[in-house]
Amino acid sequence: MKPRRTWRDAFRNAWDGVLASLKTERNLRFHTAAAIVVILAALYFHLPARDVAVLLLVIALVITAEMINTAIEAAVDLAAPEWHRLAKLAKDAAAGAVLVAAAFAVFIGILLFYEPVGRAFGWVS
Ligand SMILES: Nc1ncnc2c1ncn2[C@@H]1O[C@H](COP(=O)(O)OP(=O)(O)OP(=O)(O)O)[C@@H](O)[C@H]1O
Repeated sequence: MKPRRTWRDAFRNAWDGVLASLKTERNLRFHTAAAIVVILAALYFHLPARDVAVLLLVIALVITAEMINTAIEAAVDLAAPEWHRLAKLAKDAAAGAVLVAAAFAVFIGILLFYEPVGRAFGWVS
């Protein structure tokens, strides 16, 4: 019989997943670094709390999409190590989800930073 898993075991496995994804996925490291820069910039330009909340939400969306992409890549490599049309579809769609989330994140970032950055540099009065 499988030993009973505690909340602590489940949390440790999930945390191991975060660390393993960060270790193996360069794109995830890039997105995490970009997220830290964006949060620091939001604090520096004194963005209102609601805008910071929106930024945190889109950051969570991109990082979550990136980690699901990692999980799908691993599962596909395990199930279909040879070339397969469906393996290609699964990996391309997972990568596409990251692309869509990242593109919207950039767009939202421009909308939220345009005014405070413009005021700081004098092109918005
Ligand atoms: N088993 C497969 N069958 C068909 N096509 C595949 C297969 N494995 C990979 N591909 C194709 O190669 C592309 C890159 O796959 P790979 O596993 O190398 O991802 P990756 O370079 O690690 O991606 P990412 O940059 O998102 O981490 C996939 O998007 C897919 O088009």
